[in-house]
Amino acid sequence: MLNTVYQLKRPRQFEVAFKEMEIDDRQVIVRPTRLSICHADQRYYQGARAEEILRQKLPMALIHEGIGKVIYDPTGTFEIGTEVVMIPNRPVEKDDIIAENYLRSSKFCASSMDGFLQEYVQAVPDRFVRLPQGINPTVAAYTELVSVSFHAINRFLRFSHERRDVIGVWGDGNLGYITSLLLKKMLPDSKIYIFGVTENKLSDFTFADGTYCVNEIPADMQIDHAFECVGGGAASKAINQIIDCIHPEGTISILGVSEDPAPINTRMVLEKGLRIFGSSRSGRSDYEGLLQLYEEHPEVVSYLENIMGAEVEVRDVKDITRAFEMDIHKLMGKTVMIWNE
Ligand SMILES: NC(=O)C1=CN([C@@H]2O[C@H](COP(=O)(O)OP(=O)(O)OC[C@H]3O[C@@H](n4cnc5c(N)ncnc54)[C@H](OP(=O)(O)O)[C@@H]3O)[C@@H](O)[C@H]2O)C=CC1
Ligand SMILES: O=C(CO)[C@H](O)[C@H](O)COP(=O)(O)O
Ligand SMILES: [Zn+2]
Repeated sequence: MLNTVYQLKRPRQFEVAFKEMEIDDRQVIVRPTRLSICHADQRYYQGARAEEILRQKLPMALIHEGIGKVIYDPTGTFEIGTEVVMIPNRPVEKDDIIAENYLRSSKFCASSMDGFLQEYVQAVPDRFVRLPQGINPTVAAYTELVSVSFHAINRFLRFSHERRDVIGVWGDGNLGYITSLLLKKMLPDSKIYIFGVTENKLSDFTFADGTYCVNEIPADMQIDHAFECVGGGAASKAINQIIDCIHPEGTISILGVSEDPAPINTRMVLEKGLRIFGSSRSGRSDYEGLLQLYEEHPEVVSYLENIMGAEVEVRDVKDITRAFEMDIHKLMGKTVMIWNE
């Protein structure tokens, strides 16, 4: 069967490729319906990655956040028409210690293989998770991003000491919003403070116990632990500010992606005995845990509706380009492409 794949050929230029998709009795085929744009996609689209990386990876279909409908399942796992979230991580081995998203052998859609911008997505059944009935499909489209926060928070619970009275989240963008919202839900007794740069964005964090502009942090601010959700060139400033505000023996969870090494105040990391850990991507168990949280706390999905941005009907390369350009110029929120519906 012939599949239409919408690949980024070079920065700001998509092209259509037709690829043979071999149908077998092991793999499910899903028709993607809503696709959400991630910062990582924008780095490829805008050519913000190193030239050598772009040369290695392109042409490649972008998008690793999305949902779709099952159209073929020889394994009998799903009924035809079932709405599923697609898992972009593609492990090829299992390990008792190392999670699927950290195995160096795993592939990842829209990073080391084609992403979801295709007419059909094919994978073994455990790369799809059934969505709860009636869930807002646009919010469901960015489940992958939310699963990254869920994953990082669960690791934080393993790595951090138990005094979690005040947790700071640096970053007033989408990942900061999602991480602080899940922290509030998963650790209801902790105070969650958000540290950002734009008053307008900070005012959206209505569930938080406090919001602060990073240029006006009170001199006596002290936090037990922190999450960095900034990335890019500002990550270093954010991490160093965290190091200044955090109590000794606190834990810092790094989530932001930076192209260049971020210098940090290691002297103070040592003096305060801090633990710093990074998290990237997520695995099937994170999706399952998160969807269960959605069912138990439907208000989480309602809060996630606050970061719905533009919804763009997409049929061809021109529409895809328009969606990516709109996403660049947004103030906040997730841009979702309505695809193939
Ligand atoms: N680890 C993982 O698996 C994942 C990592 N990411 C990464 O996380 C990062 C954030 O993603 P996302 O939320 O979507 O991006 P956003 O751009 O929406 O969020 C970053 C926010 O941080 C703000 N900011 C800038 N400087 C500072 C500062 N010094 N202190 C606090 N906040 C600051 C930005 O403001 P302004 O826009 O005004 O500069 C922006 O609002 C990206 O690097 C992304 O690639 C995303 C998904 C998964
Ligand atoms: O967004 C992400 C996960 O949701 C990660 O940032 C992304 O996987 C990083 O990939 P790449 O190395 O291709 O930038
Ligand atoms: Zn992403």
